[in-house]
Amino acid sequence: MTAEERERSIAAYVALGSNINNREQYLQDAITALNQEPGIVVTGLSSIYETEPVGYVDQSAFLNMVVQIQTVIPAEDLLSKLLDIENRLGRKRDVRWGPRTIDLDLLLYGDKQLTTPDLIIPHPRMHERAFVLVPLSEVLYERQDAAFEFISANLEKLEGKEGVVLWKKAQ
Ligand SMILES: Nc1ncnc2c1ncn2[C@@H]1O[C@H](COP(=O)(O)OP(=O)(O)OP(=O)(O)O)[C@@H](O)[C@H]1O
Ligand SMILES: Nc1nc2c(c(=O)[nH]1)N=C(CO)CN2
Repeated sequence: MTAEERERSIAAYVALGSNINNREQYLQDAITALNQEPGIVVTGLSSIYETEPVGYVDQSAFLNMVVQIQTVIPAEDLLSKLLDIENRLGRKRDVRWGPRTIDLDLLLYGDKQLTTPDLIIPHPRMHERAFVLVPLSEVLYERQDAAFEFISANLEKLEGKEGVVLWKKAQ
């Protein structure tokens, strides 16, 4: 990315999830693929968390994390790149919320709000998913801005709620 592009780039946050072997390798490959896209630089990584499956529970545990990027790619095109990377890494779509080699969700794109048939920003289910909010708050923490306040408030609401995942940091 050129200095001029960096100057006008937007901070975006992408959630990664994998629950088919080798989960850590899929996360790594997705991060590498993101960083190799022209117009995207990876600028921050959360820890990797091992999480119990939420929603469709009859599947193996996930590894989840959140990546911060700077990008000059418009949001709709960025989503296409994410879907393209999922496909390249062998993602099959059969069971909704079912097992996946890699899932890439666009959480936030600057302060943009958008609702189209293919893309909703902020991601409509992020505020109810501890497996997203915990790693997101980790990468947002340094900024201590409005987004961080919002995420922390939602996280507090989730605490102690029945059925919410048990957390442990993956080894
Ligand atoms: N912010 C977003 N990030 C990613 N996909 C989105 C977003 N908003 C809408 N979508 C749409 O959701 C579609 C389905 O995505 P996907 O198959 O990854 O869903 P899922 O991960 O199984 O479930 P969930 O959407 O609850 O995370 C995508 O093809 C995309 O068009
Ligand atoms: N723990 C966990 N559970 C899930 C996940 C995920 O990434 N982590 N993704 C889902 C579909 O978006 C459904 N359930």
